[in-house]
Amino acid sequence: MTAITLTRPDDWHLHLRDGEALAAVVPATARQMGRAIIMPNLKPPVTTTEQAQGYRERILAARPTGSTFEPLMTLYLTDNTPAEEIERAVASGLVHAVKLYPAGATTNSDSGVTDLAHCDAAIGAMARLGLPLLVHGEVTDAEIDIFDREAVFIERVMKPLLERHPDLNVVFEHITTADAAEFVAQAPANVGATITAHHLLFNRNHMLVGGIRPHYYCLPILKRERHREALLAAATSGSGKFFLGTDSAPHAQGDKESACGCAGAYTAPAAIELYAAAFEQAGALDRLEGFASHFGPDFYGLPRNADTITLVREEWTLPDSLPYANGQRIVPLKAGETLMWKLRD
Ligand SMILES: NC(=O)N[C@@H](CC(=O)O)C(=O)O
Ligand SMILES: [Zn+2]
Ligand SMILES: [Zn+2]
Repeated sequence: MTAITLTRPDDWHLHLRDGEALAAVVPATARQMGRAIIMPNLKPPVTTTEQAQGYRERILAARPTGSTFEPLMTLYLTDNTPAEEIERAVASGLVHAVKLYPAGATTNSDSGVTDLAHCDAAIGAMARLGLPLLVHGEVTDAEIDIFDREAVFIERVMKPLLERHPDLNVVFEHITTADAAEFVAQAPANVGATITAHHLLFNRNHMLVGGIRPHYYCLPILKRERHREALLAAATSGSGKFFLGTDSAPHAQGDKESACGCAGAYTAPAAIELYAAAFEQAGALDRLEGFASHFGPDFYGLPRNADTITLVREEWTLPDSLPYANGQRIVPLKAGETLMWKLRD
């Protein structure tokens, strides 16, 4: 095969930041994706519909001329989110989901939820109004090993949440374990999951063997090979529960290559090409379109994109770094390495 044409994909989990960083990263996603679910973990977080509207305007202003890329906004759930805020969000038509960060779980999650019991009214409103809850599924207890935090979250948080709110639409974000893939596969139709390209392509050896590679450090952290294989099987299974969410999470080069490096992999510049590499590895390129372009909008109740993109079999090398905010550089995942599929401009 030398070319593949697909319905234009969407990214159901994306970090765009704000200010100069926003301007630096929006074009990379806008050239590939029709829409993206925009994560609300700014400093301070996007907790109200009014803030989401303002952020959306800034994203639209950062698009390249002529781009029709559409940001789908989210709110950051806190212990104090009132049910009325959920009603405002749905009424706005611009907010498509609410994001649950357990407090302290990941980058900019200090205002996250300390106990879901505090959020019962807001979550009840979401279940009633059909607004999905997007979940960063890791416990934060100091005694739980970082490699076990997702599996423990399923038992301690995810199962009780769905028992209490069985009709809630839930996306288990950026799943990284066989446990999560199996949980989602067996859950009812209102539970889906996003999977990143890097968790389909890499295991923890890529990050840790022969030297520590900070650009592979993200949360949830890369796991063992058997988990990567389970994620690849889920993504290529043809099940509508699993769909594309890059979790592209830009951080300046100096904040990654540091004694205490930030979590997040910047994959937006080659997102669809990285997914194509993973699907090709599994002999499942024919399943890429469902995962990348159909199942996400179907889950969110939105129309599939009307236009297409074409990937061509052509070697190209990712740049070593790209311009970022305040004169800094940003290093994309697989910087300086060769990819076999290329998005045709
Ligand atoms: N994935 C990451 O490692 N980092 C994300 C936060 C997140 O998605 O958990 C970020 O905002 O940098
Ligand atoms: Zn997350
Ligand atoms: Zn994320």
